[in-house]
Amino acid sequence: MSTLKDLLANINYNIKGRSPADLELAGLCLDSRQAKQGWLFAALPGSQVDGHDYIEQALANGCSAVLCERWPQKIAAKVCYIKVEKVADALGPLAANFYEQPSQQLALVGVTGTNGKTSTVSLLYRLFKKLGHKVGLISTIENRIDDEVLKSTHTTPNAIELQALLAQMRDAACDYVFMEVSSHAAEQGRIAGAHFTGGVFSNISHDHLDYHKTFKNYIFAKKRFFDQLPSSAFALVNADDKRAEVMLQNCSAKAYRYAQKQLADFRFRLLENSLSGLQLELDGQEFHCSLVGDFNAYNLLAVYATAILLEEPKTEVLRILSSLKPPAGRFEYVRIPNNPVQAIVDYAHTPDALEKVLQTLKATTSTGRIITVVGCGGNRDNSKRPIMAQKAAAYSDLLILSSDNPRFEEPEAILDEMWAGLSKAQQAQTYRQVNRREAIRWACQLAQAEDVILVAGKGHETYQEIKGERLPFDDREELRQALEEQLAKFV
Ligand SMILES: CC(=O)N[C@H]1[C@@H](OP(=O)(O)OP(=O)(O)OC[C@H]2O[C@@H](n3ccc(=O)[nH]c3=O)[C@H](O)[C@@H]2O)O[C@H](CO)[C@@H](O)[C@@H]1O[C@H](C)C(=O)N[C@@H](C)C(=O)N[C@H](CCC(=O)O)C(=O)O
Ligand SMILES: Nc1ncnc2c1ncn2[C@@H]1O[C@H](COP(=O)(O)OP(=O)(O)OP(=O)(O)O)[C@@H](O)[C@H]1O
Ligand SMILES: N[C@H](CCC[C@H](N)C(=O)O)C(=O)O
Ligand SMILES: [Mg+2]
Repeated sequence: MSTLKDLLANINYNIKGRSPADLELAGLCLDSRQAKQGWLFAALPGSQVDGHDYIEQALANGCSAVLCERWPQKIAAKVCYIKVEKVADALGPLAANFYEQPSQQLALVGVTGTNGKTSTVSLLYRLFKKLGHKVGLISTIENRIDDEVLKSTHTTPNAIELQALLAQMRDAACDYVFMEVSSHAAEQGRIAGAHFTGGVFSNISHDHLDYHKTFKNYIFAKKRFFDQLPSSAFALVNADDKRAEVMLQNCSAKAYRYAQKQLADFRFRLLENSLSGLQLELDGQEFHCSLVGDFNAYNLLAVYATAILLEEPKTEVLRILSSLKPPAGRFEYVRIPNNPVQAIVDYAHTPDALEKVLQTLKATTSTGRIITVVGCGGNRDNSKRPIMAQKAAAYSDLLILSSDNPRFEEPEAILDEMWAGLSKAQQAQTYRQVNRREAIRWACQLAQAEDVILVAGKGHETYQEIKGERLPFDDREELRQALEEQLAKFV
């Protein structure tokens, strides 16, 4: 087994306390409450508190090493203190060493972008499974070690959990791992130390300004992922997004572009976009699948291009791709027998996603009305709230503003901020109902036979987070029940 000194091989550090040369770690943690005998505690300065304030607690729980950015006042002789410039940058490489470089032993592909990450990695996972590989998946909805499903708490796990998960995937003989790289993860060094075979950029639009403060910072957080790709990797970017070239500016990986609107290495042409699916010319081949919306054509093209760059056979890739379904809560239809109303649950929680989904509905719904139920999450970017309401009003015939996950905010106050994005005329035609169950019920009561209901923002989520509590709540279940209650209308 490696000593702590071995694990620090590629890291710049200073030492106090006991020597790392004869110290073998039993585990790693960044939460003092999870610390155990013989573990290393990484003291991360966070957004709420500073991990340095919890060093004593970690030691009381038996830790024998501490990774920190400044020396604690008390140095215990039996503990090894390692001081580095930034714990967030050192922790990933240390964790990768601890787990014996799992990402060097499989092909890891990361997908970043404001929207489309889960869709893309889920499609890649299913495609590569059907191509006969053992595959790992790291995503917002779930993590998978081939067929084994594990709960996901974040879109991208922290550096320790990520390396531990990759090690499990390596041990299960996975050849490929497809993972989402959130901007928070890139910024917080959660992916430091991971060796990528490829990186994909889907798009960037308004989100997370509560955390990144400016759009420029948000762009640079995503760019950090491309800056750290090795020269052996590929970097595949959506050239129709005007920030694609920024991603490539300091990237040493081999660049490839995909696009609809301009010349690129991989292209699609939209032949037909209807509520029953997409008809495309994909890389010169006629192609059909049941995924809806031109945004999904971009996701499919990114998946196809990734598979080709990983040297999978083109005909087989297209054949399998055309049979794939979207992941849970992404343009998911909810239908019940004898109720002709079309209802769709979608995870659109950004202005761009909401606009794209509604544009698709507008383009594919000829006779009926579009009825939208949408809210915005609490304790998240509040500058997107008026814009999301504006987009929803612009494309909907009937709009009901409701709660998403209010978290610790007042639901009515969130609605006020959304409301402010509407013109007086739009306000006069918009309903407000903070109770999401009631809002969905209203939508179903209002719907006539040809109408389409969109319930946006929560997608696959099976809870609603209110004042720190996660209460069971599933848009799809709520819709089913409310559509059921309305059956009498159609007999
Ligand atoms: C804003 C953000 O990303 N926060 C993440 C961050 O927390 P933080 O900086 O606030 O941590 P903190 O509470 O200040 O604590 C600092 C350090 O002290 C430690 N601590 C704290 C208390 C204690 O008793 N003992 C102790 O050791 C903590 O473990 C932590 O290491 O580091 C924590 C540990 O890794 C994460 O759990 C936490 O995610 C929070 C829960 C979160 O909600 N994050 C979301 C916004 C997020 O990351 N989302 C992206 C997806 C976004 C998207 O693409 O849509 C994701 O990748 O999931
Ligand atoms: N390529 C795309 N461009 C724009 N919007 C998209 C795209 N793909 C999906 N969407 C929209 O964004 C929503 C979220 O999609 P998805 O879950 O794939 O994104 P994500 O990037 O994983 O989101 P998160 O940051 O929450 O993890 C979808 O429900 C759909 O409305
Ligand atoms: N990854 C996103 C998900 C948002 C989903 C939406 N339902 C909300 O709760 O705001 C976030 O944490 O900001
Ligand atoms: Mg996701």
